[in-house]
Amino acid sequence: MDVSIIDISRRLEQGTPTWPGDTPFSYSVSWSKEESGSVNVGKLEMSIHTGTHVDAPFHFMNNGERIYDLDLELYVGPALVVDVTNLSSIAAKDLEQIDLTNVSRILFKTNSWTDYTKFPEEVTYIEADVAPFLAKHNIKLIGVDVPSVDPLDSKELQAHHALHTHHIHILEGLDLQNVTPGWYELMAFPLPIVEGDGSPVRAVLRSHNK
Ligand SMILES: Nc1ccccc1C(=O)C[C@H](N)C(=O)O
Ligand SMILES: [Zn+2]
Ligand SMILES: [Zn+2]
Repeated sequence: MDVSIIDISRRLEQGTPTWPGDTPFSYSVSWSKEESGSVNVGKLEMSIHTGTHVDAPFHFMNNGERIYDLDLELYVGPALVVDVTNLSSIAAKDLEQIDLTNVSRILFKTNSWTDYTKFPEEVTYIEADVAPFLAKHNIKLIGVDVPSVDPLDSKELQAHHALHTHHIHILEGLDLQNVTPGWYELMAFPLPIVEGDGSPVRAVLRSHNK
């Protein structure tokens, strides 16, 4: 079988960086094999926005859709990984040279968060004019290798809102360090957390010929 999977998910373990002030990641065995007599049973506590995850519109809008309401088609299918390393922000003008024909999922490799042991101080973010530009090309999902599509100190969340207005969904916290830009098949399904403002995902790429 000639399929190779590239894992583009960040590890979830004690000490995994979390948004400042948000719930730390914790996994523990709440019921050990000795106690239960048969099995180890694990317990998980985490912010939904830790590591590799998708945002649901409810994350930034009280009347927005919850994660369970979103179409799973968004999270599986061809995706283009684009190199935007060395930019402090991504604007529409930075994307004009890219052939976006038939792209419905685009993943930005910014390489601006490469020390996975620490929450970053500053990362490459998405300018508000990117959303209308990508929507013109029928893009439905964007993915970034940083904790947010907006600047980390943003309260207005311009990019989140602009993307939502243009029906573009958001995947955050990818690990694209070892990914060569180009075409892949993406798979990154959210968990069926009915009321969720998002969900952690196991995001992977598989080689794909356009
Ligand atoms: N976890 C947080 C706690 C407080 C304030 C923001 C966040 C976020 O996660 C925002 C980020 N733009 C996100 O969508 O993942
Ligand atoms: Zn998020
Ligand atoms: Zn977000």
